[in-house]
Amino acid sequence: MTAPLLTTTQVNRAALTPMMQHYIETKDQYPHALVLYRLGDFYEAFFEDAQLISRELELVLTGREGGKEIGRIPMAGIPHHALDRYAAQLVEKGFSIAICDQMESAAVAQGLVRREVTRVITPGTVIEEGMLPAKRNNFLVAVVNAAENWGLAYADISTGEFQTTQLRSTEQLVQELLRLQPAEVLLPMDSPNLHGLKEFFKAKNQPEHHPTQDAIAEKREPIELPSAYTKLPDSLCYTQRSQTPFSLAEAKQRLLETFRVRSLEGFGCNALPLAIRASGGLLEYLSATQKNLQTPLQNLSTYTVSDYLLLDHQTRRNLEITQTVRDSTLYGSLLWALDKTTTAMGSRALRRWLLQPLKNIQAIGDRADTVAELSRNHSLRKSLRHVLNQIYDIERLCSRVGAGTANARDLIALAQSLGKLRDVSEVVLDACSPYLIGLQQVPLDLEQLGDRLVNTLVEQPPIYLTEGDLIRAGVNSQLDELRQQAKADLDWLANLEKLERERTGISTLKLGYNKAFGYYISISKGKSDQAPKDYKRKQTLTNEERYVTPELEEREARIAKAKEALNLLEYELFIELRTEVAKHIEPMRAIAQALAAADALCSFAEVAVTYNYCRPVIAENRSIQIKNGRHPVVEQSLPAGFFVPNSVNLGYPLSANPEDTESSPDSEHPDLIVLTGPNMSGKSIFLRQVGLIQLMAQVGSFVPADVANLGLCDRIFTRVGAVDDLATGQSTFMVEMNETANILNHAKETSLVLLDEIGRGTSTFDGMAIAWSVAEYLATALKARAIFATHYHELNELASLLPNVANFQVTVKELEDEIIFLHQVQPGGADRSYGIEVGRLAGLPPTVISRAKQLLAYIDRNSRIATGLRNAGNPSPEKAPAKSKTKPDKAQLSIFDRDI
Ligand SMILES: Nc1ncnc2c1ncn2[C@@H]1O[C@H](COP(=O)(O)OP(=O)(O)OP(=O)(O)O)[C@@H](O)[C@H]1O
Repeated sequence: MTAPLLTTTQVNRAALTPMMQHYIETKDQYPHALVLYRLGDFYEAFFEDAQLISRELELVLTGREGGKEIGRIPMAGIPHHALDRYAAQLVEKGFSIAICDQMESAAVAQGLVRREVTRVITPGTVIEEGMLPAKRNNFLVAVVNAAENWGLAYADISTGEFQTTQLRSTEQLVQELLRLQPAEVLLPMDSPNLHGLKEFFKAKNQPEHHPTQDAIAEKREPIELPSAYTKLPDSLCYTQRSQTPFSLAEAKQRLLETFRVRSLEGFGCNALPLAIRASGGLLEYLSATQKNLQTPLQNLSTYTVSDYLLLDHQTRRNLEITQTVRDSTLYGSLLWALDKTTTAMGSRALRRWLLQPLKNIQAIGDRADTVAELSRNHSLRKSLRHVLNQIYDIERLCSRVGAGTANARDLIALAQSLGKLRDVSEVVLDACSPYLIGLQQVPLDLEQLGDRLVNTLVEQPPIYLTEGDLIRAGVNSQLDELRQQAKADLDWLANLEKLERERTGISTLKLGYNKAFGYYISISKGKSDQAPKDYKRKQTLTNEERYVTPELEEREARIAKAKEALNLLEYELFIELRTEVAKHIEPMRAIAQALAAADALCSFAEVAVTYNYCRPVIAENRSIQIKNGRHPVVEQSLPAGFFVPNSVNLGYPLSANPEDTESSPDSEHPDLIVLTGPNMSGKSIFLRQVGLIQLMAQVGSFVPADVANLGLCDRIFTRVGAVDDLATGQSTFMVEMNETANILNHAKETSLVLLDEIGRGTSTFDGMAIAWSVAEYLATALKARAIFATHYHELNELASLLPNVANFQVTVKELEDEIIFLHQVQPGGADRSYGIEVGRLAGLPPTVISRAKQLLAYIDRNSRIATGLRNAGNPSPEKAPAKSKTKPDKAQLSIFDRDI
């Protein structure tokens, strides 16, 4: 049996070597992070961190002598040049890494080499290009809790965005977290056990697949989590922070100091203590992790969730806004269908917009006006997209400049992008829509900055900053002089081979170079006796002799010295330049945001033109009138012309006066549509397309329809299918009921509710009873605009009982032994589901199909419900008796009261 591996908590610290003691002290300061400790050319991890990285990164676990009494301690390391690659993998897995660098050269160090943590890379604080997804934000969130209320602040340090809000319930907080999908969430919590929080969430979240570093250490007592924290989504990555920086006094002070302001009034959060506390706590975390790499954030801004169209997590998922439900891919989502942006900044903006549609008619109008102009004016759109395509990610380049990690290639990319601003302004010169007017002026200082970068840096600089070849000739006289001096020696060197061949008469003589010996003159063994006297033998190989001459040595030393001086000077000039660029971060970010918005709107226009969308008319009413609407994603995935458009007319206008017949409900403008139709006919697609059209309109996009008159919506709710929620251990039916309860408890007249089957997960009668009463409640008590797709055809009866309910069906053509899906939504209720037919198409064995048909015929003849329905008839709007203009009694109606 192998002995258990040593951990930092078990080891007798006093017996450790001084270096290992320092390692453990460092580890104490960063208990949440993996400490990577620079040793020569490697970053090493020891003890439990070594075991963890060896397993996570598939590295060899070795050992190192830890002290006489200690013996070998576990060690695993990564080569220093591969740090970024390995760090990216660890951060992707949710780990934080403290990089402990050597602060002096081992050659000059007296005693132990001085080492310090120079940076803590955490999932929410990455700025390295290779570690960030280009087309989505990387948010760091901090939250604070007081009773039911929460403060939330979020920042993307790779773009500078910094926002805060206050939320009134844990449910609101959860929804906001799920919208942001942060890379890391900070929770203030004073607890002696620093590992409890991660253990808690990771234990909830597939413990066997995500072993934590804590799980490797010996078992610790679990901590008592504040009950509010236990309701947070366990799919996110949480980091526990001390409560002190989240206190109001500290947080406020930090905000005032960071932004150099006297009051927080300008940020809109002066009266929001929880928002201030969350924001201050977030800033403290940045300074603790970023050390001197801190990049300035934009000024804090405060927002309110109710200012936007609310989409809960379920709805974002069901409408497949950023990824599909089936396999969580971008392909097949709304974002996929609409994202034709040409810049990463535009792509990020479009994604943010889709996840946070607007509720302000003016703001929606500004976007739609711009889409209208870009759709109308093809050459404007084409030219703008062409020039945007040549612009790099200014937002992220700015952050790297601010953090001091930008290299010369980054500055060249920035310069090229700034150089394109003039082209952008020329393209939009005659434009008149809001988002384009803003691009007509190029800030002069940015133009000059771009010119300066182009004139200072060489066109294709290397990645590394210390190897020279960064700065153009003519930029700095000292640099030119040094280069001139070095040039004379280099020219001499270039000529040397020729000269020595002439001098010695050895035509095969060569000048060579290797890292260990530097320059040498090589002569083959056979000719080595002809070597002149001043040749000093340096190395003997099997077939050749290598020599140097005193002059070669002297010139070489001079070249090396000049190169060192040149590299240093170039480095200094570069840093000076980068510092200068950093002073312009604010206006560069502002222009980057304007470009991102223009790009996103160009994308909407491009799709609108390609797929013939219309501009929706948005008003403060409850109407949803869509003529020939299409599903934006399904339409794109089918061959042109294959998608069958459908219309809808929902929501009669509300009036303060109930006697007002003008505003009485009628089947032309129902609040609730009961949608029936065979399996596979297109009910779900129709339902989603209505939701997507409403959402797209409130984002400012055009919509896939011939005409769309849409009232502003405050929330869209959806309930679509269901799968067992393994994470929370809830059954399919429980999930379905939870979601339905949420809708019934929150929907209002101005909401849009889309229900795709309710009550399927239980017995037919229970399910039907629930479906009926839910539909009835929606139509009578909530009067929300709703579409209810169902296979319970019995629900068609509701339309004959309630004036604001109408029946629609998706039609099929029935041939002898086959049905043809027409995908047309028409008034009336279906009375068959053709489920057996779909089963046949899916390949159920013929025996099963014919037996099912036999049973269906039997049930149809003998079931009480079926018989009752036949007796009662199956009213459709056309057949239904004229509806009473008075509103129905609010008391619950029951299908069981009817004669069935
Ligand atoms: N309007 C349409 N035009 C063309 N094809 C359509 C249309 N609507 C739906 N379809 C096609 O029909 C398929 C089935 O549609 P959908 O999933 O909406 O059916 P459904 O009625 O909800 O079925 P079920 O009751 O079995 O859930 C879709 O995948 C799509 O390919």
